[in-house]
Amino acid sequence: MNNGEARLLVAPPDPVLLTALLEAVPQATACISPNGQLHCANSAFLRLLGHKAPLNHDNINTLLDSLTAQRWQKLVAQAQHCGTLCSQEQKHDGRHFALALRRIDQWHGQFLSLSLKELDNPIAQYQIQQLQNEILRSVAEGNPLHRTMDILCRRAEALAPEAICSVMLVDENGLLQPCAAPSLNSSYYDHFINLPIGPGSGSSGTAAWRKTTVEVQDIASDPLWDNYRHLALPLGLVACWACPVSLKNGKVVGTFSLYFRDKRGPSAFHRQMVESCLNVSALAIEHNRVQRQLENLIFFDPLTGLPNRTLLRDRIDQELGACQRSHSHLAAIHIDLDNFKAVNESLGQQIGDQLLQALAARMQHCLPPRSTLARLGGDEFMLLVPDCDQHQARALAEQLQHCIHQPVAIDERELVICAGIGISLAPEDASTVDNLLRSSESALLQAKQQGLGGLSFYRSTMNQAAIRRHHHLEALRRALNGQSLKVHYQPQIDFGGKRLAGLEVLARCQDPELGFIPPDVFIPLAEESGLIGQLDQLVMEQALAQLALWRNQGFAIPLVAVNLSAVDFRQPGLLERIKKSLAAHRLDGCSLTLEITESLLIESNEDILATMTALRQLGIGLSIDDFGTGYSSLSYLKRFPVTELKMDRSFIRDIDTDPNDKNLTAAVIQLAGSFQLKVVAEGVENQAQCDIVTGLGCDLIQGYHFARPMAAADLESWMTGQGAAFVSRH
Ligand SMILES: Nc1nc2c(ncn2[C@@H]2O[C@@H]3COP(=O)(O)O[C@H]4[C@@H](O)[C@H](n5cnc6c(=O)[nH]c(N)nc65)O[C@@H]4COP(=O)(O)O[C@H]3[C@H]2O)c(=O)[nH]1
Repeated sequence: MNNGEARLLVAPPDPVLLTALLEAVPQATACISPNGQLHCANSAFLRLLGHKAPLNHDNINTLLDSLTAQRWQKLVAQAQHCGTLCSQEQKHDGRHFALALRRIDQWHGQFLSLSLKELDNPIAQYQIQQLQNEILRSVAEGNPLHRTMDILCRRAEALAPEAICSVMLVDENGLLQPCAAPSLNSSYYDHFINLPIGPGSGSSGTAAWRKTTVEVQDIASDPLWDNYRHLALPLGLVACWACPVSLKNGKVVGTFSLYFRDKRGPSAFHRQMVESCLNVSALAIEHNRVQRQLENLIFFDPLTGLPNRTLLRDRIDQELGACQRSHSHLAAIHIDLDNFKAVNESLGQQIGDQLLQALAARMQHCLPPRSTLARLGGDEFMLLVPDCDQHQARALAEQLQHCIHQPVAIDERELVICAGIGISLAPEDASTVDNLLRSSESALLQAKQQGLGGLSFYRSTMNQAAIRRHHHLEALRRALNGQSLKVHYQPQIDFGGKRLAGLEVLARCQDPELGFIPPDVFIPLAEESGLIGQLDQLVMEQALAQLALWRNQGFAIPLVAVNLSAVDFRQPGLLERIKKSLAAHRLDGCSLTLEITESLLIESNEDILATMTALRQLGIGLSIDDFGTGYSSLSYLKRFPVTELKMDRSFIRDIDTDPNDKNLTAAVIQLAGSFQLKVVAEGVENQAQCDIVTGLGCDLIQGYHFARPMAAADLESWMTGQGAAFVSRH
């Protein structure tokens, strides 16, 4: 800032210039110092206070004679603080003034602007202000919109007893929705429900449509009332003045109307009052809309429009209390679509979403009164039915299963799906929200075990295994969503070459509540519950990232061998996912072996063959895990491009004592040789077993004899310590 500019800002304004500027303002306005001394004023200001000559340097207390110095200081302090301030003041001659004080930030705050307006009817002004305050209070207290608007109409009618007030809302589709009209007959008002706004829709509909005030002084003759005068006239409604309620962006969201019992238009007072009513109505309607949007977000599922888990919990809580008081039963019917995941994966999520929407809409037609159908997430729903015993709950569940099972037509396709249902009843099975949800889920798990379309009740005597299984499933979900799913690595040693051949990657689940859960427990559970894909992907991601890191640190680790469930192998998109994961860590296909089970190859499925061939083309190894335990037909070895067999550890365990196991292992090693497959002996725990398998020509060994599965940090210590002889570094 240069000196000239600085002077301009700090120099007090020239009163002559400023007075000339103030003359352009129609309202009585003055420029005044914080201690009340007048700097300059326009002629409207002088006229209002009955002065002819300029009033420079007079004090405001002299002009507005009843204004004490103390009150003036208070007004100034508030205006300084808030920027503006409005109040009502009175002169000794009895005249009332609306006073508006505005802070001027220039000139170091030496001045404030002061506007005055004489009030015709200060009592009415005061009452209008009271009305506004009451509506604002009602909004702040969170009253429903119709209640707030009811208060508004009643207060406005008290101020103008000759008028009958009404508020209509305009919905998103441009339809009128009556909101409040405490003095109008409801049978009259109901005729306007869902009436499209437009010309000929009475005063309100026309005002909303034209976005401007519509004044009908004689309903009997005005064409706007052609369709409705037969309703209005018998009630003595003769004239109607309707004003649109608009938001700041110009959108009309309602109307505020005054009806009169004689032919007339609004008075100046009516106009003043309605202006205030429109402002507070707009505020209340906007507030209500935002509130509803928020509630929708918090309590409803956006896809189906059904209540979500949060709202359901609230309803369960209420209904549990009610069922306790009335000694009745509350049924929680937990619904889970069978094989919905397959629809999503084979036809795409969009079709899956449409199917969920269609089924949600369909189920809503089967609901008993007072019940709540909620979407819990994914393909899970819950129907909560008060006053429902076991027999009624079963009948209802079967009806739901039937309705879900009917074909759904989507995009010229007919989809048929069924649902498993678990039912629990309060108070016998549960007395709290959590327990009711938990028990119905346990029942659902049981139903799922029955196969497609199963139905089961929860019983507190439900066997312990099912409950444990349920807890394990919860733990598995926690692990997949949190950080507690870890991987361990077990070295595979090339005994002949005295080097590390690879690392088998094994998932570990250490749950904060249940402690360590063995893979033999959580892997089958993950397969049954459809979580295995997510689990295998997580494990593979962690393993590839770790392999890339170790290689960067100079450890020569040829590959990681990751277990891939047969369920996962059949999912579309597997190849792409693996390619993406490898690319993300800049690894080639030879860095990865997939361990699969024999069961997959017995299916003789062309898709599986195609996927395996494509995986091999990327250089990815395919190893048959637990070899020898499953199927006697080995013809698949010719058909499928596998690269390795892993002798199951049950053969190795007794190999030094049981000649059958030794012979079988020898035969497998020979067979593998004829197919040019590698063989890994798994579960080698001691020197004797190691000697025998290597003596039979199997060079790849995995087992506690060399190393147990270890966390990444422990494996690093192993690679630089005990296992250093097998791991070269560069
Ligand atoms: N007694 C004995 N056991 C040994 C010895 N050496 C290795 N083992 C154990 O043998 C199992 C080898 O894994 P698997 O046959 O693929 O069998 C695995 C695999 O089928 C499955 N699994 C583990 N992690 C995953 C995973 O990330 N995805 C999938 N789909 N399955 C997994 O769980 C099974 C069990 O895994 P773990 O309990 O970790 O058990 C591992 C390992 O700890 C030994 O010398 N003696």
